[in-house]
Amino acid sequence: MIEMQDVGFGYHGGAELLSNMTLSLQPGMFHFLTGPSGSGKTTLLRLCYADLLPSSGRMSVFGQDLRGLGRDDIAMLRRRVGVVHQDTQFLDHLPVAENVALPLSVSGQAVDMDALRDLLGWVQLSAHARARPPSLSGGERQRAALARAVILSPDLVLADEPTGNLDWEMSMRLMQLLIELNKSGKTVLVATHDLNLIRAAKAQVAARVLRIAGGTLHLAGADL
Ligand SMILES: Nc1ncnc2c1ncn2[C@@H]1O[C@H](COP(=O)(O)OP(=O)(O)OP(=O)(O)O)[C@@H](O)[C@H]1O
Repeated sequence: MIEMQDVGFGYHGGAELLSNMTLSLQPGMFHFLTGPSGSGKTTLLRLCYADLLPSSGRMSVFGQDLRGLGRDDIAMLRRRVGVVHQDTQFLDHLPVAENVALPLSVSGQAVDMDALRDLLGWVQLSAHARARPPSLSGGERQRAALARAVILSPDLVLADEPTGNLDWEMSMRLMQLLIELNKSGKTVLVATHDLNLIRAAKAQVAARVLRIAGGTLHLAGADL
């Protein structure tokens, strides 16, 4: 699904922040990406949805080599990836339901109201459908962000520190949804520095843990 062979990346053509990364993201698997703050987790996720392109090495996403992809190809590729950002932005003047449906309207697709209602129910936000985003709690915001990330039925879901500002109960509630997505067949990659979260999730789902250390990627051992 995502293949990296000796991939390196440096911002603005500068020195490589990440080097010699070799990765094969397995379809249908749950993956964690961990590493200290500033190690490059967000950068790696951005490479995975072609928001950044490698400085060196070979990388393919959904079987397509990123070298030589045009703007339209990249747009098509990104539609197959749902992203929950670290700092989720909403349009505060629009209700939560419309914010969640935004990827449909932006891509010119009709909103199936029944499907939207089901999706809001799944993330336990039915009661907040007409509310404005600023009135949501942190956990509710992240669940709305997850709903928006999956409304186009992506094959791959990337979540960047999705539980960063949440208490344990809210974090686990969000993890539960990510695990359900994975059990429904989606490939999931969650970046987090929270090892307790990884341990708790691993009790429920078979997950591969990737770790960034020393500017490159490693497969973490079982001793997390
Ligand atoms: N747009 C950018 N331009 C230049 N440097 C950047 C840019 N974005 C991030 N960096 C730098 O790249 C390094 C890795 O950042 P990144 O956000 O990928 O790390 P992270 O592991 O996700 O950190 P955190 O856990 O704190 O979110 C940091 O030193 C950061 O300052």
